[in-house]
Amino acid sequence: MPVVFVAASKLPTPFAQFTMHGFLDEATGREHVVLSLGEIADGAPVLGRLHSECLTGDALFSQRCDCGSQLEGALKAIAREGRGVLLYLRQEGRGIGLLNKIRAYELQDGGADTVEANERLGFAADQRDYAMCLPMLEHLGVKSLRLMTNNPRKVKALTDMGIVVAERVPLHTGHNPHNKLYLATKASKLDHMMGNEHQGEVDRA
Ligand SMILES: Nc1nc2c(ncn2[C@@H]2O[C@H](COP(=O)(O)OP(=O)(O)OP(=O)(O)O)[C@@H](O)[C@H]2O)c(=O)[nH]1
Ligand SMILES: [Zn+2]
Repeated sequence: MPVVFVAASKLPTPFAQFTMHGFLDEATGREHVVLSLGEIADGAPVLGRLHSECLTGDALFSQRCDCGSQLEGALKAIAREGRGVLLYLRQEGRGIGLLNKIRAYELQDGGADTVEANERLGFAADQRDYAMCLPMLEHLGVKSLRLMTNNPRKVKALTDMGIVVAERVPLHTGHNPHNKLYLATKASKLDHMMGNEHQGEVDRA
């Protein structure tokens, strides 16, 4: 089933006035949003981010993860360039949903790491699927991205669907004492690149 464009509006933020594009994924019923800035359909690589929903980090100031800070850092970077896209993907909890993420946090409070907690609940470590990105990027006329991420799975998913990832821009921000183990587990078990790559790195928010 298709992902359909529904409507677009202005979205003023402290960083820039973005255009907000709303999409409905008819297969899952999920409502996804893209924030865009500037001329993005001219064929030149676009600074971009696939941001997976994290209600706790993005809206409730949680320090268990680095999501809120990455969201802010990415929007600020796009605002600085005056051009870019952020796909806000409704795949909370790496695809297991908010309530299961809280169950996973409960297990983590008892000593499990982020991957073990998912597995104990009967889920894969990362259940995300990025297929919805292709119709959204096609709608926007974006064929090539400079992708802000530390996650090689996102680069592979885009490349496999025919989107060019012209550059990976590391996004290291939001480190705090509460998410030390979480970030270490992402590096050791989920292949995230948390090294000392500094070229083109997005400034800490
Ligand atoms: N299941 C589960 N999901 C989590 C946990 N902490 C954060 N998340 C979710 O993980 C997603 C963010 O993924 P991350 O692995 O932190 O980062 P990423 O988006 O893959 O990679 P970057 O592009 O580098 O940020 C969001 O959907 C969060 O809700 C956790 O402990 N358990
Ligand atoms: Zn988070």
